[in-house]
Amino acid sequence: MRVDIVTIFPTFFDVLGVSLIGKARDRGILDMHVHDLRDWTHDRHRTVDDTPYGGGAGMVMKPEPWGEALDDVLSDDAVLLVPSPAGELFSQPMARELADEKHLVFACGRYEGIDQRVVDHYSAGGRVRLVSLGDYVLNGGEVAAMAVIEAVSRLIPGVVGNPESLVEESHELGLLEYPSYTKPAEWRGLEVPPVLLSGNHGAIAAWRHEQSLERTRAHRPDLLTEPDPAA
Ligand SMILES: Nc1cc(-c2ccc3ccn(Cc4ccc(CN5CCCCC5)cc4)c3c2)n[nH]1
Repeated sequence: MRVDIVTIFPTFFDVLGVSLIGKARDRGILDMHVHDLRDWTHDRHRTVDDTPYGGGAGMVMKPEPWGEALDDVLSDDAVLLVPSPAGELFSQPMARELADEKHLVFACGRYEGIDQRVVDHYSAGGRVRLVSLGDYVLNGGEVAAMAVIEAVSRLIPGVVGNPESLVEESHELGLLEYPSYTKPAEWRGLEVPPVLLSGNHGAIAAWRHEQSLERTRAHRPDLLTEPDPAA
């Protein structure tokens, strides 16, 4: 998979060279490129923003630099991902969909966002998805892009050491994950649940499923309600 990121803070993504993603990159599983949006400006101040039509606080990112940058970076195979508070909520199913793509391009906005005509222009020609991390406002798209890149790339064969660990994850089965333990068997007076030391794999699986249900009921009851077919 190829991943391109366009941002006014390209050094923000230096960390990607460190983690698992860095290893996948070195092994040629992931081909990642970061671009500075200002490379597509032509004025002395490398301007990327201006005041909003209709008034309002802050600045909006100009369409011209984005158009020139995305024309250079997009390919026919690409999905253009635009982090936005107004986007569809990112989820594990969406991560699985994106992991099958050949080319992801992230347009990371700043200020109060990107001129809407950029999304409109590219929506006409290809696949564009606005993606939200959740119902809170970040200062820009970079953190969201980083989260999406990590969630997607770890699903690509060869990126994560043990592919089995991808199966029993939170949200992979629609429930929150069960609690995990390792040595020592007793720590600060706290013991490991005896069933986990029993060697009875059936009982362990049943206990883990019950723990997942309990946690989901407590922290994410929304995951347990069936979607209303009439909705
Ligand atoms: N899940 C999630 C993703 C983001 C995200 C993603 C991308 C960008 C680019 C810029 N920002 C900052 C920002 C966006 C919006 C506002 C409010 N809005 C402005 C226009 C008029 C109406 C009100 C304020 C600041 C971003 C924020 N935040 N949270």
